[in-house]
Amino acid sequence: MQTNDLPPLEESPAPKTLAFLPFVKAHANGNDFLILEESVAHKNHAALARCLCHRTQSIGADGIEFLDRRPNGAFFIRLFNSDGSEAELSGNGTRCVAAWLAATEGLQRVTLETHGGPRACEIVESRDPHFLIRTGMGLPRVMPRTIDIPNIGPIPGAMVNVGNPHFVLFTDTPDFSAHNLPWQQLGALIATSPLFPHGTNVEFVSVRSPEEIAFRIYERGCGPTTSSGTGTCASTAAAMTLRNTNRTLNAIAEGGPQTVTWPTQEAEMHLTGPAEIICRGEALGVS
Ligand SMILES: N[C@@H](CCC[C@H](N)C(=O)O)C(=O)O
Repeated sequence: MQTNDLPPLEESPAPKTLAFLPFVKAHANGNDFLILEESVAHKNHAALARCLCHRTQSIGADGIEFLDRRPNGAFFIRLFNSDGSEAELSGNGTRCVAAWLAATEGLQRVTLETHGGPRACEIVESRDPHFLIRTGMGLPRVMPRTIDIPNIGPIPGAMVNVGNPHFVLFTDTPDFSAHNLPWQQLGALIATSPLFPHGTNVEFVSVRSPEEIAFRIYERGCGPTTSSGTGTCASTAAAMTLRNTNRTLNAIAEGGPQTVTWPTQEAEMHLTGPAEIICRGEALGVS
């Protein structure tokens, strides 16, 4: 074929412009989040979460908190999991945003509105970029329930709502396996079971003493994580209600401990845990 036999070049698509998306990265006991201003999202929240949370092809995180600064001075945060699904809220992600507002705007107390309700955060200790934060986590609802998972059988536990949904089951095994399955495998089956049309987070809880639980977390929209704020609240609420533990509990996940107080079923639960700002930067996007 001679060169002049080549087919005409296709018209090249309109040139795309590179967009620089400012982000902050923070974590709470290894449960990591990107914080983006709502104004950069342009209704692409889900796609941004899937893209920027990718662990090898992008920055990597368990989710993105989009921070919407409302004209009346209020803050609303929307949480998107790494798979692009939107959740009502994250306990750890909320603390990460509070830490960022403390670091940059000196806010010692801030209420962050979420789809799971308002969460009031108070800075308890501050060694920037490390913060210890106490958050009002609302009123947990614990409903004992035995679920049936095909090929496994009945699994006793509790559905716990702390603004978002959890299924908590108790196990005494040293590796948190249950019903002869590794917790990661059983967690995936329960999290995606049709019994939970909106999906569920799953916690595997071992009661160590009246003052302490240890647990593992399989997160909806994300998979195993080293920590979860709402998972800590759900696990302790189930342990207090169904295992009669103390109403102040040390809850130890893979990434470290958090403390929960829940004086009575009618009182608000409070969660105290760390948050650390890791870095800020600009992600490259194409628009
Ligand atoms: N890690 C979070 C929970 C994030 C939301 C969860 N995956 C869901 O879909 O409900 C936490 O710290 O609470």
